[in-house]
Amino acid sequence: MNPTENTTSADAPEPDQPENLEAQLSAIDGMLSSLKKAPGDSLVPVAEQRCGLVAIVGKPNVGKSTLLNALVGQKISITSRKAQTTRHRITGIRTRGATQFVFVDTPGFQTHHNNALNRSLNKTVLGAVGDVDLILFVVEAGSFTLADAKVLSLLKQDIPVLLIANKLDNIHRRAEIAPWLKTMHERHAFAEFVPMSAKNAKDIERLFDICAKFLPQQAWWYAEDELTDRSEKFLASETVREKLFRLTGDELPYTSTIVIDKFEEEPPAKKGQKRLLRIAATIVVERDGHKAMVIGDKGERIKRIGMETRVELEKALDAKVFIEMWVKVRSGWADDEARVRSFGYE
Ligand SMILES: Nc1nc2c(ncn2[C@@H]2O[C@H](COP(=O)(O)OP(=O)(O)OP(=O)(O)O)[C@@H](O)[C@H]2O)c(=O)[nH]1
Repeated sequence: MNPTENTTSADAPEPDQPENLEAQLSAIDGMLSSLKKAPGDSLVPVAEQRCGLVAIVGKPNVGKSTLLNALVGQKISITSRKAQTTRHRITGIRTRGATQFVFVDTPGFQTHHNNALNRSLNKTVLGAVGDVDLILFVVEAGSFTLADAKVLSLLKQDIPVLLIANKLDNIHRRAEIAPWLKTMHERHAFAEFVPMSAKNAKDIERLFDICAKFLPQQAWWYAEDELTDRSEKFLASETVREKLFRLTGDELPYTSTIVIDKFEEEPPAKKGQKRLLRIAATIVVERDGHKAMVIGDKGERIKRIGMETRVELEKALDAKVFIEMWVKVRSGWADDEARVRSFGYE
C-alpha cells in the first residue's frame, strides 16, 4: 500500500474546525438526550423498543423446554413481578437487538391428566394465553395428533400463533413437509409456519427475527440482563408454590401462600465451588386441616416439597441451596387486606 495515500488524498476531510466540532457535539448531545435510557442503561431508543409476552405451548415431548432453553439460555432469568406480568409466571427473558421477549409459562397445557386440578389450571391458562402477544404452538414436523388438536383448540383466534414444526432434523425427505404444511394451513389461521429444529442455532436466530415483528412497540419492562437477589427470592417462592400444589393435588385451596422469611447468600468457600443460598420459607394455610395436609404423614410431604424445591433451585440458580420450611395457620388471611399486603401481594 502506498503510505502517502492515507494523508494526501484530495478527498480526505478537513481536520475539524472548532465550530464544526461544536456543531457535532451539540448534535450528539441532542441525539443522546432523545435516547431516554432504558432499564439496564441500554442505548436502544425507547421509541424503537419492542416488548411483549410470548407463550410456548404444545403437547408433551414436542420440544418446548428445549426451545425455551435455546431462546433464553440455560439459566432461567426470573425477575420481580411488574404490573404488566402479574398474571403470568415468567420463565425467561431475552433482550435481543431492540426487542425484549418475555416468555411465560403455561402449566395447564397438560392433556394427559384430565383431573379437576388440570381443569382448573386449564382455566387459568386460558386466561394467561388469552392475553399474551404471541403464541408459539410447537408440534413435531410432519405429525398432528389428537393431543396436538386439543392444545390448538384452547388457543384464542385473535392472538397470532406461529406453527413451530419442530424436530425438522428427523424428517429425511423434506419434500414430505410441503403437503403436511398445507393440511396445517387448513386447521388454523397460523400467522406463520416455521419448520425448524430447536437444536439448531441458526433456526433459533431466525425464529427470533420472526417473533420480533409480532411484539408491540413499547418500552422494555426489564433491564437487559436483570437478575437480582429479589428476583431469585421470587423464583424461590414460586418454586415452593409449584411443588406445594403439585404434591398436594387439588386438596389444598389456592388461598395458601408462600412467604420467604430468609434469603441469604454466602460466597463460595473456595474457588471453583458454588455460592450458598440459605432460604427459609413459610407456607401459610387457612386451617389446621390444611396444615396437616401439607406436612403429610410423619412429615413426608413437606420433606418432599423441600427436597424438590432444593433440587430445582440448585439447577436454576447455579448455587448450593439449604432450605428450611415451616407451615403456619392464619385463618382468613386472604380476606384481610393488610395481611395480604404483608405477604408481599399488592
Ligand atoms: N431431534 C430433535 N430432538 C429434539 C428437538 N427438540 C427437542 N428434542 C428432543 O425431544 C425430547 C423432548 O424435548 P422437551 O424439550 O423435553 O419437550 P417438552 O415439550 O418440553 O416436553 P414436556 O416437558 O413433556 O412437555 C427431548 O429428548 C429433546 O432432546 C429437535 O429439534 N430435534
